[in-house]
Amino acid sequence: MATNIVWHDGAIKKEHRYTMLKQKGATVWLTGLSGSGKSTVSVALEQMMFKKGYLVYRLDGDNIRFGLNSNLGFSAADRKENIRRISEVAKLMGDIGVISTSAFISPYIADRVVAREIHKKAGIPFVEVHVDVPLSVAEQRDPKGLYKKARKGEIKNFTGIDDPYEAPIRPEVKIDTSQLSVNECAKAILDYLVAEGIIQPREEEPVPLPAKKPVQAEAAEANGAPVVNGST
Ligand SMILES: Nc1ncnc2c1ncn2[C@@H]1O[C@H](COP(=O)(O)OS(=O)(=O)O)[C@@H](OP(=O)(O)O)[C@H]1O
Ligand SMILES: Nc1ncnc2c1ncn2[C@@H]1O[C@H](COP(=O)(O)OP(=O)(O)O)[C@@H](O)[C@H]1O
Repeated sequence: MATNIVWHDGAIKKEHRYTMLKQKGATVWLTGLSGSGKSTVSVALEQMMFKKGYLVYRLDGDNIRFGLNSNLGFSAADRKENIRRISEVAKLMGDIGVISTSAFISPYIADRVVAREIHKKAGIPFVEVHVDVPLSVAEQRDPKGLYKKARKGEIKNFTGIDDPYEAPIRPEVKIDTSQLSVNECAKAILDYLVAEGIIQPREEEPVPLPAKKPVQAEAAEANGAPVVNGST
């Protein structure tokens, strides 16, 4: 625990940055089982919003565990610390004026309550999205072959198999990815953000998207990571 520390205020407030960026910061928090579709929907939402000119940034479980949280595993205590750190990062991004999409299993209600509280204190909107599918669907998809390994006992404490997933009770948005297409899921979140006044509606598409493959390769290279499931 750090002691004898005092907050040092600056002259530039988040309102100044929001005016400069012509948008307010917010966090879209996607929670759900492995294979539920968090990353896929998050990628689609980021693309949808970026094309409309919003400054949006994706935080993703696997990716963050290559860097910032590479010292954390999957015990309850490590997952709690994982979510706390990500919440602080998302809060800082929101303070800058960025809309972040966080795709983490975040299996414990208590940890998500902490994430919400961190945002509330900072005055950053927090939108919890339950990316919902039956375990059987997620397991059948098994995009990384992890369920198969977990069933064979090669991965311990795997969420949904031998570790809990506590579903949100009152999420702001709930999407069933076994019923809706990827784009319908992303659109449902975007519509909620607009309907609640969290973001201002934008029709224009001013920012051309760069070529897909080189950008992903560059990002992976920069983070020392292989590209997994990068099709969008
Ligand atoms: N034991 C265990 N349980 C769950 N998931 C596991 C595990 N071991 C590795 N993985 C891989 O890690 C990804 C989940 O990381 P998260 O940071 O989102 O997890 S958590 O929020 O801290 O619970 C998860 O990614 P997703 O499949 O995208 O959810 C897996 O690729
Ligand atoms: N409507 C949908 N939304 C999201 N993913 C879907 C949908 N329908 C099928 N899928 C597939 O389900 C898998 C979800 O994997 P992923 O996005 O990595 O999940 P998670 O990040 O929750 O582990 C992908 O293979 C994706 O193509």
